[in-house]
Amino acid sequence: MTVYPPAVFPQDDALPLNATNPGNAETATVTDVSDTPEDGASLQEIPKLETFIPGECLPDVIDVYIDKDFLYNTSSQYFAGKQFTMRQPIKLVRQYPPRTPADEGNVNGSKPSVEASDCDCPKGKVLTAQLDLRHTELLGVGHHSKVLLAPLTFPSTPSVRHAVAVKFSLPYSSHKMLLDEAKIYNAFPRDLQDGNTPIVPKFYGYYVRSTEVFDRDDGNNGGDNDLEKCWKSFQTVLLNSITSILLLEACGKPVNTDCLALSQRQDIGKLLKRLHKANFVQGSFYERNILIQPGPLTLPHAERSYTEPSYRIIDFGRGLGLHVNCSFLEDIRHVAKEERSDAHSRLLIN
Ligand SMILES: Nc1ncnc2c1ncn2[C@@H]1O[C@H](COP(=O)(O)OP(=O)(O)OP(=O)(O)O)[C@@H](O)[C@H]1O
Repeated sequence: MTVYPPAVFPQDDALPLNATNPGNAETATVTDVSDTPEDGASLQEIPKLETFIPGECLPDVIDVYIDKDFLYNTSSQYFAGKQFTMRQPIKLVRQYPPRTPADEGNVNGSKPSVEASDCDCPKGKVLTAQLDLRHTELLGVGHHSKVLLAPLTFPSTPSVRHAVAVKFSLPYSSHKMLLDEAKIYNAFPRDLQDGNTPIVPKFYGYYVRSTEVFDRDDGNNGGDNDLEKCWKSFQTVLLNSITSILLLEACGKPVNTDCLALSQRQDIGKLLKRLHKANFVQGSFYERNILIQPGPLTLPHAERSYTEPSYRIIDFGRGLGLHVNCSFLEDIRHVAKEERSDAHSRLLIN
């Protein structure tokens, strides 16, 4: 039987939540960031999360830890040598997959990607995980978003920590594309994310900040000191940068198709065909949206290599999915055919 990372959960936070009301977020205990568990492991030592996790076992709430350097490293010059940290984590609530049937009704008819499963996680409990954005590695930057590798700690005993890809909208860019992408990921059936030859990264949820949390005072009154006042307003900028996040499996780096053999390009073509067969269209099928990592995924990490790589198609912000944002099969098929023909000329396959 599959073993999911959140093996045991705390029993003390059994409150139902919904996407627009985080319930206990307002009364959350103030946590000094320096109190969060640290075992000194570097990000490279933390295993990447590769397990498929059914929707009902994903965290309901994520406490996000950031510090002054999160947005721009230049900020550290101004606050250099000062211990300015966010005194409370930013609480995000899961919107996709929906947590309750009521939430499900609010999500434009898109179906959750998973159904009731055989996992052991307790039903009716609020599962809170921690995402540490103070220790990250940049995976990539797109036109609308930034993607970081960061440790996600699941609430188990002992706690289980894995690295995941965290995608969030760049400041001042539209957040709608991230939401649209979340709806597509939410509708992907398990076999597109899992198995020996998955097509897309595994989806670990889309989390949003509620108005209450957004407006919440962090308990730091700013003081009289100019630097503290400045820090206080900078915190607002930091808070504004984390209004929603998409958590995904980290799946390698973008391919350079010039370096791929014909058979490898054909393998990518086959993935696209399978995606289309499942009635999804990627919508911007460029090299930067095809990831490669050592494979095959059936082998332990140490035995994987680029001789038999694994590919994934990413970035569904412009994607289409039947019954997600497109009601007609013929429309999907038509766009898919065009995408395949474009892709084939780009990948030089036929
Ligand atoms: N799951 C992932 N694993 C590893 N790296 C990723 C992952 N998702 C995204 N990236 C990296 O981040 C980059 C930007 O991601 P993505 O293409 O999703 O952003 P975007 O802003 O939607 O892109 P676009 O410019 O096409 O609108 C990718 O090219 C890739 O390098």
